[in-house]
Amino acid sequence: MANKAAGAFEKLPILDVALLRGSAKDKAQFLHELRETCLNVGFFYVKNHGIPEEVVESIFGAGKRFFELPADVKQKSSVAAAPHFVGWIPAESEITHGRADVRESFDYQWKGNTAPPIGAPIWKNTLGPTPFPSEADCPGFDKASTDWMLAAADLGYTLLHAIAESLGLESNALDQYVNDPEGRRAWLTKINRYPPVAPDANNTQGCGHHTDDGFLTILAIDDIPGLQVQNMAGTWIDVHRVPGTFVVNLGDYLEKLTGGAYVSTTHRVFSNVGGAVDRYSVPFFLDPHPLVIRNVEPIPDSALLPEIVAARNKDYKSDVMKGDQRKIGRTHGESNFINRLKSYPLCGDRWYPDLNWKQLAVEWSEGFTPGETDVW
Ligand SMILES: O=C(O)CCC(=O)C(=O)O
Ligand SMILES: [Fe+2]
Repeated sequence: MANKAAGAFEKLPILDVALLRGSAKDKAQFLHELRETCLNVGFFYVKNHGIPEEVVESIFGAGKRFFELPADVKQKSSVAAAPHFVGWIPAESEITHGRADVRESFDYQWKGNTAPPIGAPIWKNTLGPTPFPSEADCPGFDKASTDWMLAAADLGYTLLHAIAESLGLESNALDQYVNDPEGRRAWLTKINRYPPVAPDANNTQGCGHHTDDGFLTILAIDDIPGLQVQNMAGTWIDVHRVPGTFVVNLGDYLEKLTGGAYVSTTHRVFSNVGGAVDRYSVPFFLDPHPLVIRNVEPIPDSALLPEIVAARNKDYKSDVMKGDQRKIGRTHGESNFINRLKSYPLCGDRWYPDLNWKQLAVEWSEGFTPGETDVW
């Protein structure tokens, strides 16, 4: 059982990635801190992460320049332009819990991702080419987006390897869940702009409460408040930018593989009510490849450190429904397709007008019956 007091955290720990590159003693210290953090918090800052400040500034700058373009130019990169649920997502067209998120985003994948061959199962379309803006329309976007994606993926693998070791596994033990056997990459970056909303606005949901449905997320934020994390006692904690760091959080597959020992922490973004300035954030998601089994079996006790085994199946408070959602789809590819169809209606209506996500959820899941109120 994890330490209850530690689970009721009030601020996020800062982990120093430089320790991983240091002596054996330094590395052991890092792994110890990482283990405690993943058991009790699931959300942390990393410093000395090795990603140059210019790379971070450039992706924020590229995102801002893109969002400032006229709507008809952004429209060329619309999420409706390709069947892969990526590209420009206009404000209030992404849905969480049946409600529009008051944010505008540009979602993109690894540039090497190709479209699945004709006749391939439909869920393979969750990976594919992104409709990027042209160099003429948005100078520098191509370089900034590539540099950020590659740097964030590199850090993502460094942390994934450290997480494996913190569990008592070989450093590459989790790679099998992340490296797509078909050579595509389940890497996703979202550039988000959260406009301020009027104090009397009836929707202040910047991004509804959720857990990230992957392995881990590396999140660059700016100085505008909004991000909140729910601790294990159910209390919402504000997360602020610490210069020179990223925020990192664990996703659902780490929670499942560790039998609940490591926590996929609930979080949300509040709109900047009555503010004057947009909030920007850039998360990078290291996700499972599409063939990974949705209800993946936890790693056997015998392979894990005793303190991980002892912390399994812990009970903690979260506003996220922990039941049926996790049963949807037999594989990550199927569940991801269903989730995208639900959350990105602009793409769904254009490319999959005959598909209904609730129907697919029933067809592709064992023992799942969605109720009228199932709008996660
Ligand atoms: O904007 C943020 O700070 C977090 C966004 C987020 O949690 C997400 O897109 O999954
Ligand atoms: Fe998130």
